[in-house]
Amino acid sequence: MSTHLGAEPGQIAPTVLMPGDPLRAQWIAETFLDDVECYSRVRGMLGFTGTWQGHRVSVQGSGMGQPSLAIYATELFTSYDVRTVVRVGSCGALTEDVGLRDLVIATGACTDSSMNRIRFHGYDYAPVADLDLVVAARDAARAREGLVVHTGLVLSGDSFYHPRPELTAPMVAHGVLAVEMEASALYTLAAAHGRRALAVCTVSDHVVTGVELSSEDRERSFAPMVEVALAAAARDGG
Ligand SMILES: O=P(O)(O)O[C@H]1O[C@H](CO)[C@@H](O)[C@H]1O
Ligand SMILES: O=c1cc[nH]c(=O)[nH]1
Repeated sequence: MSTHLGAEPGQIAPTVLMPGDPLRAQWIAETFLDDVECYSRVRGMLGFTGTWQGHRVSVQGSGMGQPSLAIYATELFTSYDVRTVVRVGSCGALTEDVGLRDLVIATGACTDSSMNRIRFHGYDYAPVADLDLVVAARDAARAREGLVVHTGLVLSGDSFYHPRPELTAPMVAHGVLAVEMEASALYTLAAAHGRRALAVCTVSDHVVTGVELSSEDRERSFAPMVEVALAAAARDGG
């Protein structure tokens, strides 16, 4: 067991899908995996291992925000030798080209967080996804009829309720598609530990128009995203 995960060595697969919501993790495990075992309930941050089309896969909740994700990702990499993490999240669209339920494959993640400034002594590091995972996810998404997919930058913000939302305007002007809260830390930690990571997010709300999905939809309705993530992770050797 690690400090925040109740798994024994070997109980977590080398490939992990990581939603922020632990109940989305449970829904993913129960809906998409066979032979499912729950390996951790510590703090209610559920983790499961099962198989998908013969590939052993785990699903681990990260909680919300980079500090929480960093705890779980670090323990997955250092205590359980996890090789690949694919975040399966929700995000808010920042541009009118991006619609509700579209898929955003995050090639890189900007941030307003101080986590990387501290790690890199004030230098601006560029947290990016694993290229093979990006290509595999984009191919899997394009093969799905009716799924609109965008590939580009996200903003991993520290504030869901931002006190100064106008500050995201320069990000949008430089091509950032959507806002979420974890990808930047995930990409940085994967690089630090020599592992592979990707974030795919479903648009759950639109920051410009104000339309949004319910919390139940955010927990249990992102099947296309999960199937794209599983296909990408499996093609990539998971
Ligand atoms: O739906 P998840 O994966 O939690 O992701 C998004 O939703 C949460 C905010 O509602 C943040 O964690 C954000 O990144
Ligand atoms: O961080 C997030 C996630 C979903 N939607 C948002 O607006 N922000």
